[in-house]
Amino acid sequence: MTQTCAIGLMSGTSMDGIDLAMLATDGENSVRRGPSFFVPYEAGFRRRIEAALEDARAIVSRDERPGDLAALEREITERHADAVARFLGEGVDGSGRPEIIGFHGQTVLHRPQAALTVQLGDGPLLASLTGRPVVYDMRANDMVLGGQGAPLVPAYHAALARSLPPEFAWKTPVAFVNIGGISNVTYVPADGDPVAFDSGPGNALIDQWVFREGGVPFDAGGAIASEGGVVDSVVAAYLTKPFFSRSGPKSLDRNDFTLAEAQGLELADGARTLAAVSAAAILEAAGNMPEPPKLWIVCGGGRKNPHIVGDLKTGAEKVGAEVILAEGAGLDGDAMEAEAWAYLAVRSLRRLPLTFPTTTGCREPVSGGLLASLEGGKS
Ligand SMILES: Nc1ncnc2c1ncn2[C@@H]1O[C@H](COP(=O)(O)OP(=O)(O)OP(=O)(O)O)[C@@H](O)[C@H]1O
Ligand SMILES: CC(=O)N[C@H]1[C@@H]2OC[C@@H](O2)[C@@H](O)[C@@H]1O[C@H](C)C(=O)O
Repeated sequence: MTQTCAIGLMSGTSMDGIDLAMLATDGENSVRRGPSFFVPYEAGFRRRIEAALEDARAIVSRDERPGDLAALEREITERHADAVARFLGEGVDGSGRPEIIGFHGQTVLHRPQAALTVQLGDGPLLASLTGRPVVYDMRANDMVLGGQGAPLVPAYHAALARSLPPEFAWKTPVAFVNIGGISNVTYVPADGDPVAFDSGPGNALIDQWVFREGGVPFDAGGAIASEGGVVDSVVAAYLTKPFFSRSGPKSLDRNDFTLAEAQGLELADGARTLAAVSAAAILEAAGNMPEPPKLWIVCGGGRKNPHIVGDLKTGAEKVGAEVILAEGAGLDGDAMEAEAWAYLAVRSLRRLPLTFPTTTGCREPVSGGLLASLEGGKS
């Protein structure tokens, strides 16, 4: 089948910036990964998005843009267009000419129980600013068919798992874990659809904690946590929340978990304890998979926190599983979500399913996404 070259754009729940990646794919198991790029948001813009999450709480119908949301949606879209222009202008090798852009936008509200998910991102505007067709709003159709609207990255994880180097063949089943603001896991069986769900808080609580208590945006290299210790009672308080006793499919809004349980801790103990929560939540997820995975492949910014990864390794070793970073499997743990949005855009063009009953709970495998073409139409 012919390959389509696509750019994927992701602005995730950490609200730290725009990830961009290029790949060529047939939308099935053939994936040729290309270069990637990151454009950080400055602190003031991150705070503006955070404030917008409050404005978004008033939304009852997904086209509403109360408060700052309309202006912010335009600015986010313009920043994505600038990111594409910079990426294409800054020495991208000439191996691919992107024919399509997959645009996630910025989630400001996610209420799966109300079939409501809102991503700020104006697809037609991005198409006109970049001069390229754009697939956007890829979560909505899943919800129309009863799905959670997240996670969407599992279709891409499955394609990657099935093209791992031969030395990983005996390590099936494989699970991917993306430690972003929120973590999500994908279990990839030898055959059949992936099994996936959001697994709990990733970095968002750690970011909020170190910003509130220490004035820094994230715990770089886990340095703050290195000065502290795990407070087991606080870890237990998080893990007894009802979210963990529910089986998948399930998905989270960034604000579903808060710092309430960590209240009163010292800065370093809080950072260390929240890293332990993040790892424990991922290990809990194995209990909701058809079988415990033999190999965990870790992606997302949380893999740069050695406490999260260390706790994960310790817990996995106890059940005979191995934990590696995405790079250990020849993958790129920073670019993976942006790559996924490029991959999903091609699947959307080919009307292939983006989600499955086993990943979001949709009634049947379902495609999705709107296409903003250059003629200004959308379909
Ligand atoms: N050097 C580092 N040390 C520790 N943590 C880091 C480092 N770099 C990034 N992070 C963490 O990773 C986060 C960003 O991760 P990532 O880009 O995967 O999230 P995201 O894509 O926004 O989230 P999501 O997957 O939930 O949409 C940062 O907010 C920070 O907490
Ligand atoms: C609604 C929404 O934006 N959810 C994000 C969020 O960030 C991580 C986790 O929660 C995941 O479900 C999802 O993103 C990933 C990329 C996904 O859809 O696969």
